[in-house]
Amino acid sequence: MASATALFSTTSLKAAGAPSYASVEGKLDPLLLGSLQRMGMELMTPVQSKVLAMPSLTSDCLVQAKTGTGKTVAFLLPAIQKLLTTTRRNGQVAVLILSPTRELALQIASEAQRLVEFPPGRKREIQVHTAFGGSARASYLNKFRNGDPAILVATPGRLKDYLEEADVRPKFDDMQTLILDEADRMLDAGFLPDVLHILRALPAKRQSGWQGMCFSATVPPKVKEVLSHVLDKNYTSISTIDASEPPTLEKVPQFSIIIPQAQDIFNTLLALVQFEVKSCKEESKIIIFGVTANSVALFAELFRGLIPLRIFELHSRLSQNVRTRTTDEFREASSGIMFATDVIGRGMDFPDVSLVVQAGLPMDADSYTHRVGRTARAGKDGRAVIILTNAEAFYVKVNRQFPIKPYPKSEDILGDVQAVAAVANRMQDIDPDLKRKAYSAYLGFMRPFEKKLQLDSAGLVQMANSLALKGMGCAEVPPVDKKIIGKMGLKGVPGLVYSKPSGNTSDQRGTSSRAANTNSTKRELEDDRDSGAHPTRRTAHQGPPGSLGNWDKADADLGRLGQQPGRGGGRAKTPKRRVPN
Ligand SMILES: Nc1ncnc2c1ncn2[C@@H]1O[C@H](COP(=O)(O)OP(=O)(O)OP(=O)(O)O)[C@@H](O)[C@H]1O
Repeated sequence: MASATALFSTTSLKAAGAPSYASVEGKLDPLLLGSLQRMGMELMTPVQSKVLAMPSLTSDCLVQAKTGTGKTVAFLLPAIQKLLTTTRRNGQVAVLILSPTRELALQIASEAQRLVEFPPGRKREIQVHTAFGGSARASYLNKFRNGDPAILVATPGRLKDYLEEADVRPKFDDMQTLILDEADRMLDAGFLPDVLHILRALPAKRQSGWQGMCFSATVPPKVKEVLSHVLDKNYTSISTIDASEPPTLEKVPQFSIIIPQAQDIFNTLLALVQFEVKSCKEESKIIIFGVTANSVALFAELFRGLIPLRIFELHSRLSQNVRTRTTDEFREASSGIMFATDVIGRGMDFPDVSLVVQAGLPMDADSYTHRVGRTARAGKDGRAVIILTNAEAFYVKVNRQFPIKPYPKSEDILGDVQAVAAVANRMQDIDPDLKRKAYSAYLGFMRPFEKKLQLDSAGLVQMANSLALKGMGCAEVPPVDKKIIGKMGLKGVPGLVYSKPSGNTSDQRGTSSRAANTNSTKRELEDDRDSGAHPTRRTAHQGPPGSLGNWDKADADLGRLGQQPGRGGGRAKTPKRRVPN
């Protein structure tokens, strides 16, 4: 979401020759121009000026522009302009915006709300509604049913669910615009089935002629094969990115730190953050991406005792209320460290993030681009660091399109003995159950990477065991549920410790409460597919059902698999997953 004042410096846009919004007076309703002015948006960013220069504001379009360059306003303006200049029946959805995550849906809705906040009495009110998983379904649906939701911002899982209601479908009969934000994500194998399901429930494009708009910072060639579901064949293609440029923002210096072993991640992260905070002239606002929800929770807990900065934590294992509150608080904070999974990897606009750290492999090259894009937004500066183990260092070599250089102070960071001692000390205070979960999730997460890491299963277990014993300071190898080990395809691999079948482990306590909530958990997982969390569907990202797809899913599925007697046991096929490229 944009902050109350414009974040692009007028001088930098002016210096770049950006046209002013005043220059499109005839094209945009004066009410919209008034809103832009109140939002402090005097000049257009390149993507905004290109979209407003389309042959028609109602043209179907595919738009690619770098992260943090104002795509949200670029797609909202044509959609709201149409709303202001056409008549619509009360209670109908005119603009539908689909977003891969709940947090992003809320952010888009908030930006839309600011654009339609017209002076009182000027025009019929334009209501902005949201529909996303984890929110109180009944009350949101009631509000939607009885309201006049001209703009609806939704995640696919919850919208699909709404559309099952017979009285909800007709509310889309007059739909004018369908927007896919993060379009490549919305049309990838993970989301496409839901998007197609939704499209079948909506009025057919050919008959009703709604406008389709697809926006993203990354548009892999594969996406173009499925665009016809949403766009006319003569759609307008817009890109503000030169094919020869790196896909990340040119102003973000990008570095890598290669650590000898997985267990070195904790002290390296601590030493890096301490060094960066010390050398930063302004306040430090940092996002650190971890590979699984439980590893993110462990990082956050570790840092809570070690760094005099406010610690934030965001992943799909937290309730939606906590997620929303954390998002808002981090947005408002002038400093702090956010530990997160890919739940906030795309689209999220936290002002003034000075540093993005990726602790471990991103899912693919596009994920790297989007994560780095959480910094240096709206013309600001920022830095990015990726920390990989020796075995994972291939990622930098095969992704030469990114200007990643070795971190200049790598040696100091790796040799920081005080950080080693501080981590070892702090780890002793951390709940062993949290470490056990992080260990188990790590195994599941890394399992599909065995080949790339040139490891066999015993080597993988050994690596995870060292992480637990030497990195997390566990007294012994943490036990893992037999079924989960089976599902990971690690049955019989030496080095694993099986948890006892009976007894009162927290896994079993968790299992019974999860079992009681199977449906809501499933819904939660489905709506978190930005992070690959989908319990049942085979996708290019996620591998076969029961395999451990990616970051958050590793945790989510490990929890889920524990509650399904009869599904585990046998040696699973080696999970397939898209290897980071
Ligand atoms: N014309 C403008 N003038 C000033 N600030 C702007 C302008 N347009 C957008 N912004 C601000 O720039 C920031 C980034 O915009 P936005 O979140 O839309 O970027 P994005 O391109 O969608 O990024 P991502 O690819 O990460 O989703 C926001 O805070 C937004 O309010």
